[in-house]
Amino acid sequence: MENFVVSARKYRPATFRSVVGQQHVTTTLQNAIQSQHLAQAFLFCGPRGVGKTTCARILAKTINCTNLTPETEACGVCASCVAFQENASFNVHELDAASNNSVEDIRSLVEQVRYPPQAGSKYKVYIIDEVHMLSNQAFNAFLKTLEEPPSYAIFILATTERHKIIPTILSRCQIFDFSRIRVDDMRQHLRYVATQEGVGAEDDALHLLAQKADGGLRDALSMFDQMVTFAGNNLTYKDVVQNLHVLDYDYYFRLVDGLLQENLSAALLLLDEVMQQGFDLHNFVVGTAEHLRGLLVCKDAVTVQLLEVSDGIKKQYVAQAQAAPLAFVLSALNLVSQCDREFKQAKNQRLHVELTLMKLAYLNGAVQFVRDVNGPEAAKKKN
Ligand SMILES: Nc1ncnc2c1ncn2[C@@H]1O[C@H](COP(=O)(O)OP(=O)(O)OP(=O)(O)O)[C@@H](O)[C@H]1O
Ligand SMILES: [Zn+2]
Repeated sequence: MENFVVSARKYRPATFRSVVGQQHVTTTLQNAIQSQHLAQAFLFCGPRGVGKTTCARILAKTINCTNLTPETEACGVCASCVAFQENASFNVHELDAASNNSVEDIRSLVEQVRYPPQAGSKYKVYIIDEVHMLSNQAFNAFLKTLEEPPSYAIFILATTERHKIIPTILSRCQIFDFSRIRVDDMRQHLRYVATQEGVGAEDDALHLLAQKADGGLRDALSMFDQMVTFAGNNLTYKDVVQNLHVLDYDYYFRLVDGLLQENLSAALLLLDEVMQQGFDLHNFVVGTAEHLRGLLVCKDAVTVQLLEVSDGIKKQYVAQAQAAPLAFVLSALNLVSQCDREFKQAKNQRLHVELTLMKLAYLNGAVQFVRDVNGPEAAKKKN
């Protein structure tokens, strides 16, 4: 049997073009290579698993490639590219500062910098991951090198915590901010991986995975692997709901339907059903807030694009948003946010949520009522 390679590693992009959702970074880097205006130090900032290390490696490979393609990509076949792909290049050094953060670690790297690249190569590239983890001493040892690097040395620093990088480093680097990956881009990438792996998957299943990954593509791919182990080569939306332990949208739609009809008992029974399934109560509160936010953005033809769900579910949102008065959605969001804030302190958390549902169930009527009392007539009287 073949060794199983996790998808996040197997599908690490090898070219700028195949990096998902970071065009602002890849295009700028390619232009710099093309016009030979390469900075000597880069700082890649951004959340976990969005392609910082990946882009650092592609940059390292591309600037040493002896046969660049017209699209400014590494050729993948020259001696330098081959050495790089086999992890045998002497011109690229990687240091993970999360596990190697001592002065000695950085000293041995700095030592290296004095020796020019091997014949035939232009650059020596130093990639330092999680650079904010370097000890103070290590940072200082490194700073000297960064101030006066030999012309062949390129430094690529990566961090998830830009605020921890001292100004002296920041000012010496060209800074790139990596974005969270959009749900839709992620879904498309998951579809690509699924096809490559011979896995059939419902669109909604991939959509939900992408949503749960919260902007990180590595997480999305890990979850995908986990799902396939669990469900086999045919991934349904139900599988994902069950395995990730998320609550189906349907519950939230039913909840709001009930609340709009002032059907308190329906709302309370639904809460009971959710709890019977062993679903976390606080997640339910957060999920309700997200659902209401979904309705809010669907109130407007422009903001509706902020809703990152599949087309089928979007239709459901738009329909429910039309049925729910804006004042109801806003007040409900306030109440649910308050419920969320006070959740940890509540002695009886179920009661706390039930109480919120009661307030919500009478909100629609109350909103009308409040509007009557404080309407234009009431305002006139005050004056
Ligand atoms: N933008 C992206 N396009 C395509 N694949 C990606 C992207 N971002 C992450 N991945 C996938 O996730 C894996 C990990 O990505 P990478 O190591 O580049 O992330 P990172 O931003 O450096 O994360 P960390 O800060 O945790 O080191 C890659 O091997 C790749 O499979
Ligand atoms: Zn090459």
